[in-house]
Amino acid sequence: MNLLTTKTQGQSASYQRVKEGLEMGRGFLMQGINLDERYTVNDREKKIQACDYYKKGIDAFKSAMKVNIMEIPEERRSEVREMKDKAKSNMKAAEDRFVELTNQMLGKTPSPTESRPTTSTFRATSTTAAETSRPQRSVLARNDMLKGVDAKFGNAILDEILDKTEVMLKDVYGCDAAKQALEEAVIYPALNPSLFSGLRQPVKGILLFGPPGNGKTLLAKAVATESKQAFFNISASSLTSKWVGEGEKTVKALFQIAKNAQPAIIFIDEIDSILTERSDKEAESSRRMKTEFLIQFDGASSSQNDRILVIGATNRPYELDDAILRRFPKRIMLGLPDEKARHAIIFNTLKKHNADKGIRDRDLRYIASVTKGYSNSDLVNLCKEAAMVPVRRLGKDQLRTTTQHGLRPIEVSDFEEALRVIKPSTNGNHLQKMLDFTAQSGQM
Ligand SMILES: Nc1ncnc2c1ncn2[C@@H]1O[C@H](COP(=O)(O)OP(=O)(O)OP(=O)(O)O)[C@@H](O)[C@H]1O
Repeated sequence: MNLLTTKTQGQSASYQRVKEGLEMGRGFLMQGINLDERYTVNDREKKIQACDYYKKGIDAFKSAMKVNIMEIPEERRSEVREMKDKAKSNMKAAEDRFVELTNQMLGKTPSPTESRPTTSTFRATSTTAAETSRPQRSVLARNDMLKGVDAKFGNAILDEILDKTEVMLKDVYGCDAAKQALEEAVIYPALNPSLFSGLRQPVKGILLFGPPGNGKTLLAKAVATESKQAFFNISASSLTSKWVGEGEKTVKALFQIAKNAQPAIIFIDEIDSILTERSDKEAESSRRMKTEFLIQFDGASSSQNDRILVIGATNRPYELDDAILRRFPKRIMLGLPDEKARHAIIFNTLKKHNADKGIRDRDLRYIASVTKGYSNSDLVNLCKEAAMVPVRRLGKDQLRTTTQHGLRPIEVSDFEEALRVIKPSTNGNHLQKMLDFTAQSGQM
């Protein structure tokens, strides 16, 4: 055997050692998270076991990381660098969780329900030159987005989840706190990345919650349009139903595609349906998917080079467990519109459709005053219903011959009729629960 062959064999063995070590670390981390997320709060035994897994994971990562890159075959070096990079984020997540659980057991930290950003979220980092100069990409070739992704899941994601959006922030009425948080997390950093490092590192997880139909989806879309970021729009319930048994691979593919397409926003609607309780009764596959989600999320949020923002939306924030709340340090309620906002949405909806001729400002103020409890989408529906009244009055014969211009304008009496049909969709108890959650863990 000559020297060259010995060196090559040695390098291949080192490559295997790193690969297996990192996989082992990831395996332990998954087992740790699995226990941790299912039994977090009161089961001390399980906490100890979870810590044990985290510790084993950290050790395995560390030992794999020790292998010098020069000991790896040259053609594998960039792959190994990437694996190590990812593992660093996973290791950080394991260390954070290990310390947090240990402190909890020693009684050193407040209850886990009190949300604290993970240290990794706030880790001081400086912006790399590559990041600063990364161009804003709005269109990326499909093949580039699919790099390193299982084609079966990757194609499905690109077909169904990648959303082209044209909604602008000005189309979203009210929601000022949420707009500001999203501007700070996405739009400003894109304008001047160097200002948004260290303590000003943008958050990587934002939770939007509130009664249905108040702009959670609309706002996320608007932010993606204005920041020219790729927008992946997925409903968590489709992850659990549509891709039964394959949710885990889909989640993995989704994050890899977002990474390839970054800067990117992953919008997960109904996030409660994958990330609430993790009971024993749940199918194993669904549990694996959740664990994969947590791992991918941690990987994406602690890497300083990745610009992926996850926006979660839910109507039931109070059902989310601590694990998920920790990952969304900003939690903003999009509540029901107040009188001023109701006035604005009715006015703008009518104006947008050139249907405001018969409605005076006095009428608008009246309608806004009698629609307390209506959501924004209820108000849009109210306008649609009111617009139907003049048509209903026509009778069949006139209906055939009347043109758009021949139709009488919508009047306030049409709204009065519509109000008898369109009622507020938000239930009072539900709203109160959300307000209680906001007082404890969120912001308006
Ligand atoms: N703040 C808003 N400004 C303008 N239009 C709004 C606003 N909120 C809701 N709408 C209207 O209601 C529709 C539904 O809103 P959207 O899908 O954003 O609600 P959501 O909060 O995501 O609801 P869900 O919880 O049901 O997913 C929008 O397409 C839009 O017509």
